Amino acid sequence: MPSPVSLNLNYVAPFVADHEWEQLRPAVSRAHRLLHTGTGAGAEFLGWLDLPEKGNHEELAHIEKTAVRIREYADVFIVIGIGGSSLGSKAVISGLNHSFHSFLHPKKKNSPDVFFLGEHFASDYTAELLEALDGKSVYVNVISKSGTTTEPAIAFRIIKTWLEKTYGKEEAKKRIIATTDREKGALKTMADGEGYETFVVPDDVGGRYSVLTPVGLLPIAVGGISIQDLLAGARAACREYNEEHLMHNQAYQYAAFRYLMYQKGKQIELLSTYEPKLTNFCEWWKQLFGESEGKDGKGVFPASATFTTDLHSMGQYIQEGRRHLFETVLYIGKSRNKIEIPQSKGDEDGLDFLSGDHLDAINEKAYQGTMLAHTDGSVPNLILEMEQLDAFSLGALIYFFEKACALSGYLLGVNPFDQPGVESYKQNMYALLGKPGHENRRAELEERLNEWA
Ligand SMILES: O=P(O)(O)OC[C@H]1O[C@](O)(CO)[C@@H](O)[C@@H]1O
Repeated sequence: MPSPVSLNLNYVAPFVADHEWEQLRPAVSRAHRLLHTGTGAGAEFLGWLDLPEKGNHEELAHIEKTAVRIREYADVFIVIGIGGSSLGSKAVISGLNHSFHSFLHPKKKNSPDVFFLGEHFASDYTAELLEALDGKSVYVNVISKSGTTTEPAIAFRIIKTWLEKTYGKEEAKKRIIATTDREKGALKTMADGEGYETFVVPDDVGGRYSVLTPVGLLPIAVGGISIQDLLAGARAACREYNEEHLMHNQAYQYAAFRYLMYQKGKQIELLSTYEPKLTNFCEWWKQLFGESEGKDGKGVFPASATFTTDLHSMGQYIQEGRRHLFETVLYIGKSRNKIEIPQSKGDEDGLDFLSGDHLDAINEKAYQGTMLAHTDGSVPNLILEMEQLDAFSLGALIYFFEKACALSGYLLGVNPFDQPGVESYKQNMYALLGKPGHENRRAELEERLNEWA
């Protein structure tokens, strides 16, 4: 099956000359070979590359079996994780599930509500979630590749305490599933000690590339989404975006386009969508590209917008602000539902010219009008089209971006698989919190804070 993702370069022609594509071809081939021979920077994290092809059947069966059990007994499933340990499943679940799942009548739900925790230190969010759990049957998946990330670790301590108080220690253990490293980290030690059911984050897959491992697949399956379809889409993409030649590989064309834009001073990429269900997908994409490329003083800054909503807040800037933007539009051909604009007697609102039209058709005109306007305003628009939003298409889109991102990182000359810069805030935070071993830094930071107070 071909990939359902299609790259439309028609509208970027005014911004990139044919010879620019051609001149980039050898660099793309070089980057492709670094990736496929495992000789580039960070090659120890290439496990995602053929993951959809390899397919670990035993593991998938385990995920599906666990998901069936949780779906049968849980009202609420809490995913505890941050970054790559939560963004992927959140993107897919909110992309494919009912937008108002929590408010559906219980008889209409075929899966628990999935809530996320451990993505920040916000007290009110945490307290309100705990309040919402009252009287519900709750299961928890705590996910951390390192097993030591502070946000999810604290969230887990809070939820574990709640579970033990609510169900007793033994029953709580049966409601906790840990997804972490095969052998190391505090979470692994705790899971072994308590006897939690566990899933493994492969050593050779970094957090932001892990959505198609148990990290993403268990929450997605609990959310009632076919992980087989998701993986089938990723497999189709894996086969399709395997060509070395730039002109035969749309994932590479996307990466090359970003590179050319960056060279021309377009330092910000706006991933826009006309489908609010994809807002969280954009968040996943931001981590993928931001953490992969933003280093060594380089990198396109990944931003996102949901249209037409954000045209009424950011539209002015996009149209006429500083010209350092290019845009990648995620465009979905048709929605699952058709909504017709009703007739209205008297036409007081002047909208009768739209009576009988469908919202999808109006959304399409909004997209076309915006794309032309932004292009006129020197914001090049590259379009990624998908016929429909389903698990197969989303699986393909995930892989499309993963492949493009890795290649893009090599084109830029960075290691697309590490994230050393994230440590800076963590070290400061540990020091300020008084974590043992950070005493000297604490004194120094507190002095600076006092100077600035
Ligand atoms: O799964 P972990 O190890 O808790 O990490 C969560 C996230 O934190 C980071 O390591 C950054 O600190 C990301 O790369 C990662 O996705």
